[in-house]
Amino acid sequence: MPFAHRKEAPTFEFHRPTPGEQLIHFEHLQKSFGAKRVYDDLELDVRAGETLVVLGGSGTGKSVLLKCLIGLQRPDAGRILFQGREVTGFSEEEFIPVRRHVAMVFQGAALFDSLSVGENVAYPLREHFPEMPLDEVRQRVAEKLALVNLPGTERLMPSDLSGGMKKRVGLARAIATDPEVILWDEPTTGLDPVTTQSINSMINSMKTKLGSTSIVVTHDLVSAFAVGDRMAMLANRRIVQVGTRDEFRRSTVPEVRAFLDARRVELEPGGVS
Ligand SMILES: Nc1ncnc2c1ncn2[C@@H]1O[C@H](COP(=O)(O)OP(=O)(O)OP(=O)(O)O)[C@@H](O)[C@H]1O
Repeated sequence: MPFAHRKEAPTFEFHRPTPGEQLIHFEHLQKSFGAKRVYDDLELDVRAGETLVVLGGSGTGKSVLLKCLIGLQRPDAGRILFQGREVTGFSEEEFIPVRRHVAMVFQGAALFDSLSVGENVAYPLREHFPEMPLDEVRQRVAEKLALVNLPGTERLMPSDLSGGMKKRVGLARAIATDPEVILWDEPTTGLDPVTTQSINSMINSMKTKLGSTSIVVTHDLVSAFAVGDRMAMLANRRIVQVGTRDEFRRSTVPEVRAFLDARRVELEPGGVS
C-alpha cells in the first residue's frame, strides 16, 4: 500500500486542554450543495472532555458537520476554530496534522478490505509517523485492538468480521494516533441491541480511559441518552437547542419535542393505539 511521504508536514499545535474549556467553535456556518441549503447560520461549541451528541433527522447535515471539522467538506461561509485557532481556510496539506488530533469513525467502518485488521489499524500510524519503528507500530496496534476488546485479531481479514467487530476495528484505527477528539458518524446504525450497547460502552470508555472529547452524530435516541453529556439538535438548517440530557427530556423547543416524541412512539410501540 503506497503512502504519500511528506517532507515537512505543516504543524498544528494542539495543547492538552483543561476539561470543560471551549475546544471547538462553529461560528455562523453556512453550507449549501447547489440549491440545497444545509446550514444557514450554525453556531455550536464543543467542550474538552465531553461527549456531545448531535441529533437530527436524515439529511439535516449531521455528517457534513463532522466532515467540515476535518476538512473533508468546506463551509461556504463562517468559521471553525480549534482552541481559538481558525482552521476554516486550511489547505488539504494543513488539515493532515489536524486529522492526527481529530479522528473520525466512519459510518460503515470503511476498512480497507484487502488489508488485514492489523494493517488497517497500523495505516494512520504509517501515514502520520512514517519513521515509527515497526516494533512500536505493532505494539500500538496490539494496544488499540485490546482497548476495543479485540486482542490478537491482527491477522484476520475484514471479511472474517461481523458488523460490530468491523466498527470496533474502525475505532481502533481512528484512535491509533491517540487523537484528542473522536468524531463518531452514526456509530450504532444498523447494529443489534447487544452490539449497540457495546459500542455505547466503547464511546463512554474512550472518555474515561483516554480523556477524549467525542462528537457523536446519530438519530438513535437510546444511544444518544446513553452517551451524551450534552446534546445539540440540528433542524431547519441550524442548531435549535443545546443542553444536558435532562434539559432535552424537558425541552419545549418544537423541533426537539417533535423529534423526541416521534421516537418515543417508535421505542414504545405498545403505547400507540
Ligand atoms: N458531497 C455531497 N454532494 C451533494 N450533496 C451532499 C453531499 N454531501 C451531503 N450532501 C447533502 O447534504 C445534506 C446533509 O447530508 P448529511 O450526510 O450531513 O446528512 P445527515 O444528517 O448525516 O443524514 P443521515 O442521518 O441520513 O446520514 C443531504 O441532503 C445530503 O444529500
